[in-house]
Amino acid sequence: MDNRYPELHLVTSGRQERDSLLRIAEAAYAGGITYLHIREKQRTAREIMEWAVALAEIMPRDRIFINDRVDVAAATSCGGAHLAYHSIPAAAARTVLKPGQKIGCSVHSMAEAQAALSQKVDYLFYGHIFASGSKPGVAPRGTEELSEITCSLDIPVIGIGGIKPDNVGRVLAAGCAGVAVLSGITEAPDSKRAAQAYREALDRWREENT
Ligand SMILES: Cc1ncc(COP(=O)(O)OP(=O)(O)O)c(N)n1
Ligand SMILES: Cc1nc(C(=O)O)sc1CCOP(=O)(O)O
Ligand SMILES: [Mg+2]
Repeated sequence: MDNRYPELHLVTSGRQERDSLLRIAEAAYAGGITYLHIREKQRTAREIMEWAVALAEIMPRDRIFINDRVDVAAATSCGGAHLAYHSIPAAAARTVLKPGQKIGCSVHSMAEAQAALSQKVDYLFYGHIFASGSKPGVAPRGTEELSEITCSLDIPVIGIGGIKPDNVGRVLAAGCAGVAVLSGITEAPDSKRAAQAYREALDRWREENT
């Protein structure tokens, strides 16, 4: 698969066992995802490494990102590490990662985005944009501040949280380089069709708006 744009990131939810997730990932990759993030907060470094090695049989290694565990990202020579709120600072992560590996960071405000940019991360996730079952009881942030971030900061921003095929256009219109999805693909009855629906919506918006 070529490096498709707008980007479609699939993020694991911690709710699947390994073999189930491998089946989802293989189908979603066939359906058009560009990157897969292993976000398995409850698993050990060894387990996350095993997941990454198994996933690298399914999709190119450089399309796999590891959430939080910078050590595992370095050890597997995957695409890079995605830093969460509680992760080590990006500057420290850079000392561990190999040349060419990327660093992403989750942000939830302009201030957090500016701070991440000053640490020279490669891309941002901004969220949660729409109501999400993965963030119960927390009000969604919408697209207003997101637009301000994409207009004022020179860094790719990926929208996350409550993203569905029918709202990806609002996320791209706010200046995002793509979207990140958990439940919309991992909990769909057919992961390939679900990924295809996102891919088609992203490609259609781009065709109609560029
Ligand atoms: C204000 C705020 N702080 C932290 C979080 C969650 O942090 P994040 O780094 O995005 O980690 P996960 O989403 O992977 O749990 C948040 N959403 N908002
Ligand atoms: C892991 C995560 N981080 C978010 C953030 O705003 O930082 S929203 C989110 C979960 C998004 O799940 P779904 O695609 O199922 O709505
Ligand atoms: Mg997050």
